[in-house]
Amino acid sequence: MALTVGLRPLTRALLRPWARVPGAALGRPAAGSGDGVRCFGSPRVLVEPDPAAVGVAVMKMRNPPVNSLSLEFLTELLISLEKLENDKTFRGIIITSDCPGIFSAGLDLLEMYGRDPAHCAEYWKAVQELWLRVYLSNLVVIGAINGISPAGGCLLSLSCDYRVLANNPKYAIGLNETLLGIIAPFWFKDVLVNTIGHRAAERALQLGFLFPPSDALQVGIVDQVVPEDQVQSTARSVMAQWLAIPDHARQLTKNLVRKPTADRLLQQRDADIQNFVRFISRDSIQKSLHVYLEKLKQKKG
Ligand SMILES: CCCCC/C=C\C/C=C\C=C\CC(=O)SCCNC(=O)CCNC(=O)[C@H](O)C(C)(C)COP(=O)(O)OP(=O)(O)OC[C@H]1O[C@@H](n2cnc3c(N)ncnc32)[C@H](O)[C@@H]1OP(=O)(O)O
Repeated sequence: MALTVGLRPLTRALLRPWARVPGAALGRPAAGSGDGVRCFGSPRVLVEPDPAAVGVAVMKMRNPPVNSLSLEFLTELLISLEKLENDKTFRGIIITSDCPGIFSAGLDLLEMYGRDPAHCAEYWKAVQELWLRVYLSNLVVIGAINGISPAGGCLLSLSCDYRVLANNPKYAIGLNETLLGIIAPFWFKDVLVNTIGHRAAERALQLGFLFPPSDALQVGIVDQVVPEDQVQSTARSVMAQWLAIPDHARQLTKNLVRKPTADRLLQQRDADIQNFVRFISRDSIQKSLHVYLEKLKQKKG
């Protein structure tokens, strides 16, 4: 799936392949490189083959200050994921953050506030694409959640196969859209229902719950809560457990379980984009976003 088609020239320029040792396919030392495998990525996404786990890549999100999912950041994530999917030396990805204390602040509100319908449509298509790419990935995708993870950040986490959360009370996770005066799209809702069940999801969505780690574990929005300095090692050991399963059987099973949910969006992607553009363009919604952005600024004092 050629994802670079239709990218804005700036974005395409941002994503010039990083200098790599010729012939260094991801995950394999290049001839004569001597120092092992090479990383690749782009300004906001660093992908490093895990030196301790063959076939595993660590994808570090580094869009400071809060890994907000801007269009450029989404594009870089998509292209990095596509590279990994296409490189058969990789069987698993650990997604984590390089922004201290924050996994991802979710969708970038400035991509939706004060923007024209055409931009909102382009942005939403990229949001849909990231979800589909992660949710349906043939790779094992493990979230090493080392920071707070509201809304879109929670969706990214929920789209992984397994979630390890650092036991820091500040690192809450949840679909908090109602607190902003907006609504989680149906496919965000579907993934939450699939993960924590209908009643728990209904309550969490309406109240915009951000679950601290202990509650997140209890409700099932994450699979494991560990001390902060054990998140990456735990993700790695869980990855080894998942990679012990033959890829083809695991991939077919993942598709069996997840395709009905993904199909609900795939069958109506354009309608979903139009719904989003209509909804986000409402004066009342733009006002809500303005109020929320102002609160974020006032918070800084
Ligand atoms: C009927 C049909 C319906 C169809 C569907 C319709 C609609 C769906 C629409 C949207 C769905 C949205 C899902 C989302 O993801 S919305 C985003 C939700 N995110 C949040 O609520 C998090 C907001 N941020 C925070 O709470 C804090 O920033 C955080 C706890 C993450 C970090 O706090 P900290 O104190 O460290 O940092 P801050 O000073 O608050 O922030 C630094 C800097 O970053 C800006 N910023 C923070 N979050 C965002 C964001 N999500 N987008 C853009 N910018 C963000 C913040 O304003 C500061 O900026 P500046 O003042 O330094 O310029």
